[in-house]
Amino acid sequence: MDTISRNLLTVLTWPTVAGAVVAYYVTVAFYRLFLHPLARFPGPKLAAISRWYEGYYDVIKGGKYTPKIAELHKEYGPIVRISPHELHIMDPAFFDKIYRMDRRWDKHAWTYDAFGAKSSTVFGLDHRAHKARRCAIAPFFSKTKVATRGQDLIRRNVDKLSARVLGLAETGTTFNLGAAISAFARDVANEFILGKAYSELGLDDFGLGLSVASQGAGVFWRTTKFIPWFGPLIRAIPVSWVMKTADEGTKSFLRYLQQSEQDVKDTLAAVMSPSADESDAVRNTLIHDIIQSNHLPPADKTFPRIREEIATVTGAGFETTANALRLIIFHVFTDKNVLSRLRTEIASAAAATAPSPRGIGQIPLSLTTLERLPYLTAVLTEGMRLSPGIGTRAGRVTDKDLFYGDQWRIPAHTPIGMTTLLMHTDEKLYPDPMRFDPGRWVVVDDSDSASTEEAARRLKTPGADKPPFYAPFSRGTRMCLGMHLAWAEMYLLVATLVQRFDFTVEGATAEDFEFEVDNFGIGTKAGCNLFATATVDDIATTNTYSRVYRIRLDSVEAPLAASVE
Ligand code: HEM
Repeated sequence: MDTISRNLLTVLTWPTVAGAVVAYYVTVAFYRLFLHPLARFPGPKLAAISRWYEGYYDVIKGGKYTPKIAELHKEYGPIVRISPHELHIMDPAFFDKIYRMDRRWDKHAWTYDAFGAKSSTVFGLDHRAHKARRCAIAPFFSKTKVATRGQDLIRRNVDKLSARVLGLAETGTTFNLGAAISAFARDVANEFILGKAYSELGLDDFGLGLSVASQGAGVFWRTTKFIPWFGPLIRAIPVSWVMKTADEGTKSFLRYLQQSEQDVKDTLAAVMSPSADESDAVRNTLIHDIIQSNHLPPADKTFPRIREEIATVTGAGFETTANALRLIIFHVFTDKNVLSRLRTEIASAAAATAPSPRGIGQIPLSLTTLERLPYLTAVLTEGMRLSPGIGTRAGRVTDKDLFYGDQWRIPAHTPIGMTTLLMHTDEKLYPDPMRFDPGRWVVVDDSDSASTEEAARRLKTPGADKPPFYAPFSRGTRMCLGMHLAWAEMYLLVATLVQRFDFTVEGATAEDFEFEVDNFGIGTKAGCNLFATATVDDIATTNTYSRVYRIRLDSVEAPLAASVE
């Protein structure tokens, strides 16, 4: 051992090492509190010093930072420093300043990298790479594609679910309608994107294990945010090991992942084959569009990238849609007033569409017809207000300074975000915010049916006519690509269940379907469950159109003006 090493060892005693560590953290804390570019922004000192402030609510308390952020805004005002590096805003007037089409908007690595899918459209950070990826797949999700191929496919799955419910109604069995809804959302997304029917609606338990496992992924995401090696470590465990010890749910989840991976491989091989089979089965897949796209570099057309893309795009359509549907169906079938208004409206549309000796409940209504029904539109709109897909803040980073009012200059490259769920449940914007009240969106009007249809169309068409503080699919460059598909699923399923069945919900309350935990998506107490007993309803005699409902755009805009002042 030379002299330098010997001297080093005498200096490196435990007390000096501990002292150096303490000095380092004290310096970091001092810098973050007093010298950091965000030092003057309001917020708790502990949050300014360490990410573990958030970690306490997310990891220890289990996904509770979103409600904590709401409390922080009550204490510190509309702009809060929620971590050493990040700001959160709670002001509806600012939503369109962050979630917009112009200028550069990267996603915030802290929120999205933990998914370990950096090359996907959904979770990729880089603005430019995302733009190319989105351009490649956006036409696949267009309104026209959904209205044609999508509608037939959704209708088939609605009929499958209906047939299952009918069988259970005949035996008076209480069953998990919530799991059936998850299976429906998965079957539709998989078939639409991969062209393959996984038919989970045909399984005895509607693939409940898979639903539970996919909701459980929230805990991996939260933990990986704070312990970055956690997710990669779990993913590195060989599937064969996990299969030996896992519960049935996890096993079926893994089997699904393996099957889906194989299907991606097979489809990719079919698309790439020199004797390219241009049959519908191949052309109607997202993989076909990715390979054919002129927007993408070759690196984006490899199997690992495409596998990641398909897994995340299909996954984006599972529990988002299912959560909203469970909440809506719970409220529709536990509130007689909502149910009877819906029945009246749907029965009337059915009678006008196809007068038939069959019961009105048997007449399938087209998507176009359903989209014109204002009360149904209001019910779905209200459902997505309370279940807007994402339970966390959607963090963004831009390359230029932003300004919040006159007082706050937000330096370029500062991660900044808003939480749609908090905006949707802000009592200044939506009085009595947790009440499911489709009446927020409609007024009763006995005279004016033409303007009623026009108003329904405007309410659900993305664009300037939407109330600015309503954004279940987000806005701007990263707005949901599956929104037309999601709307179509909701219209067709809710209308059919209302036309055909009555459900008695067992042992659940409205709260069970509201936000409980931030899983990135919305984690609820009910999870995938909604137990119910079904009876067949014959609404053939109720085809009187007693009232016309008009969308209430005027009145929903009023509170915003008040809040912005
Ligand atoms: C009620 C149902 C749904 C809701 C509320 C919803 C909501 C959202 C939201 C809020 C985002 C933005 C996420 C972010 O900023 O990080 C998003 C993105 C996305 N959603 Fe949906 N979603 C729904 C259904 C679907 C469906 C059915 C699909 C497709 C099968 C889908 C595919 C996507 C994709 C691909 C993105 C990423 C878009 C991009 O980054 O360019 N979503 N969704």
